[in-house]
Amino acid sequence: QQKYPRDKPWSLDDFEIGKPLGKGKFGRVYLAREKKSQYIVALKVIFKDQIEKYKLNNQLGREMEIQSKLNHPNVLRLFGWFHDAHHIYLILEYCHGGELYKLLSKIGHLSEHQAATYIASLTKALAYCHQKNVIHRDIKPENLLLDFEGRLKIADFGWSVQSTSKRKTMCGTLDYLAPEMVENRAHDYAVDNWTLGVLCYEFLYGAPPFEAENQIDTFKRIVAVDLSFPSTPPVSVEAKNLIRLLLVKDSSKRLSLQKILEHPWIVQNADPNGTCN
Ligand SMILES: COCCOc1ccc2cc1OCC(=O)N(C)CCCNCc1c[nH]c3ncnc(c13)N2
Repeated sequence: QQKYPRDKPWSLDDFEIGKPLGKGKFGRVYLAREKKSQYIVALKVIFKDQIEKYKLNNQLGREMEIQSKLNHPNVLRLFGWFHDAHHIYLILEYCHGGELYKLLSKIGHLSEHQAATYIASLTKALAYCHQKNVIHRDIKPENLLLDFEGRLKIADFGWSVQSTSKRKTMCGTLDYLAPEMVENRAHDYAVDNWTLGVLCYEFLYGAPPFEAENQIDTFKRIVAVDLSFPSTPPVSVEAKNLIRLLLVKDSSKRLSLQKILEHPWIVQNADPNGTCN
């Protein structure tokens, strides 16, 4: 029985590779099994030339440093990594439930119980990350995974930063970005609070609040906080109230993570153990 953490570096020979789980911007994720322990993991294979081409070496290195130190039930665990001539391999916790975004597109929109449970899980994960000086900045449905019990896990910290000061680099798709990011102004932790509002809206209505034909119109809707609630599907007043308290242009006025967990809609609808089965 090998001791943990391991002294010998990992290599591809330690794993049997299974079915592909999906394709990301810089690599693919596969189901894999560690041969000695028979432990099932997800193995993300990243192409070195892709990383070098976009000059993301230190970005990826920073992200792996960050993610390997995070240990929270709603943050995907990074167990280790290794590389060969052309690839970097990340050894990750496996989520049998796959991407939340696929569930969302399959069923259209989530119930208030599911939405509140996932928003509460995300809030707890972000509170944990923020206390570790990590801003995620790129939370979107395809980076949210579900494990075997339906528990939410945040996966890709591709754009996360270890931050104590205000950040100014652009990243992510526009739909989920706060006004201060799309206006390329200084931003801080509160960008993740804005994104929680966007996700809460998308979980309940099946589409993000500022969706538009093109990026320019999305940009305009975000900076104007052009928010409206369709009449269907029916959504509770409390849920709309929470969304309104998060989609606030002035980042200092957005509801804090602690206050989100105390909001009546979360208290009345979220499943305490985060599985909502
Ligand atoms: C720099 O990279 C940092 C780590 O990023 C990831 C780690 C694990 C991931 C996904 C990650 O980034 C996003 C990404 O690659 N896709 C959107 C494509 C694949 C979608 N996953 C599908 C999936 C299904 N069951 C899973 N169990 C564990 N991890 C998974 C998946 N994916």
